[in-house]
Amino acid sequence: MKARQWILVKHFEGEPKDEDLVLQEIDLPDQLNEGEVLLEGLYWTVDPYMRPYSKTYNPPITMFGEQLAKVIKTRNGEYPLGTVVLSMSGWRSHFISNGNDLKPISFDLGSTPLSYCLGTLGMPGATAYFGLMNLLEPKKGDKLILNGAAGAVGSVVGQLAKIHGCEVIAFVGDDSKLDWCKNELGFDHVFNYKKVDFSEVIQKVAPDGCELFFDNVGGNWYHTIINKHLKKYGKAALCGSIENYNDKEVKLYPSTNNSILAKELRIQGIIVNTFAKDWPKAFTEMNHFIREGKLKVKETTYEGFENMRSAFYGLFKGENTGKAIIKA
Ligand SMILES: NC(=O)C1=CN([C@@H]2O[C@H](COP(=O)(O)OP(=O)(O)OC[C@H]3O[C@@H](n4cnc5c(N)ncnc54)[C@H](OP(=O)(O)O)[C@@H]3O)[C@@H](O)[C@H]2O)C=CC1
Ligand SMILES: CCCCCC(=O)/C=C/[C@@H]1[C@@H](C/C=C\CCCC(=O)O)[C@@H](O)C[C@H]1O
Repeated sequence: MKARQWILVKHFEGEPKDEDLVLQEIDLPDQLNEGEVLLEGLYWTVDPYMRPYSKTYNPPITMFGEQLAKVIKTRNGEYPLGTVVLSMSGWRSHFISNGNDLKPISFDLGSTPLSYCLGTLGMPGATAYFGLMNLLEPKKGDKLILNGAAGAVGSVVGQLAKIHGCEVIAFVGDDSKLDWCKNELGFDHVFNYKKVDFSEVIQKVAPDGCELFFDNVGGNWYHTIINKHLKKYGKAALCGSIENYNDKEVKLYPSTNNSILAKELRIQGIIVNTFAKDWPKAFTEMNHFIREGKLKVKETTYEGFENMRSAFYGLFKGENTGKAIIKA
């Protein structure tokens, strides 16, 4: 049978470009060996980490990433026809596996949509949960600064912070995202950072400073907020620096170190995989919140495997509200 796959043909330089990723058609064997299964992709994810992480590979490679796939042919008793699994099998429409790289869904999804397993109930949701709960340890009344607030991670961070009684000061780059975060997600103060000076508005709504900062964007945000807006003993979770993923040069901002020292801040990075054994517990809890209507989920869905590349580009242009998902 014919399968399609996206090949990273060379390293990205600056913004990802069309010539970096090309769609290829290949033939898969008609017969499976004993123990093998043939899978068909149902949903794929594009995530910002793919841009910087691609530097660790030697192209040409099949672009890496997770997908939700269904068994459509099997010679493996553990994976009957129709089984749905998660797999880090890359940007492939179909693939053959011996089962070792397949993961069943690790919690009771119930009637919650399957695609959420790549978003709120998947890697980005786990990042939000553990970054907030384990690194920032929110307390009632804490003021939390959050950027990338309408993204896959940020939208969950803000909602969990509200559930735990925080005052959320959120930043997005588009007015329809602002409307969603303010009126549907209930964040306390939401600003379009393209229209205001983020530091000025934080100063206005929190003149005495803030206890917590969840940083999805990095760059100038990180330095300004640590220097000017975190209170003494404040805490920052460094989750991502999407502002810098397409940069060709690394910038250094030495003055930030003095603020960290003088205010005795606790600044910690997160790699969500560190918490892997606890993901199912977090997903079960968040799935309850979803069913109770306390945790809202939005997806920006791109139809068709052939649109993976444009979905990926969209991440760096703020195209998605909530999780960017590609549907077969
Ligand atoms: N540490 C870890 O283990 C993990 C880290 N991450 C990181 O978390 C961050 C968010 O990921 P995720 O929510 O999945 O991504 P999303 O693409 O869903 O959301 C990110 C949002 O960031 C905003 N953004 C993009 N570029 C800029 C910029 N230059 N300045 C300000 N905002 C920008 C965009 O929205 P807008 O329109 O508002 O600008 C975009 O939608 C990323 O940095 C990612 O790398 C994600 C998963 C795991
Ligand atoms: C490479 C920059 C990562 C930026 C933050 C981010 O989005 C992380 C996402 C992780 C991703 C980690 C990828 C590389 C980190 C390498 C650090 C290490 O462990 O040595 C991947 O694991 C999926 C997301 O959890």
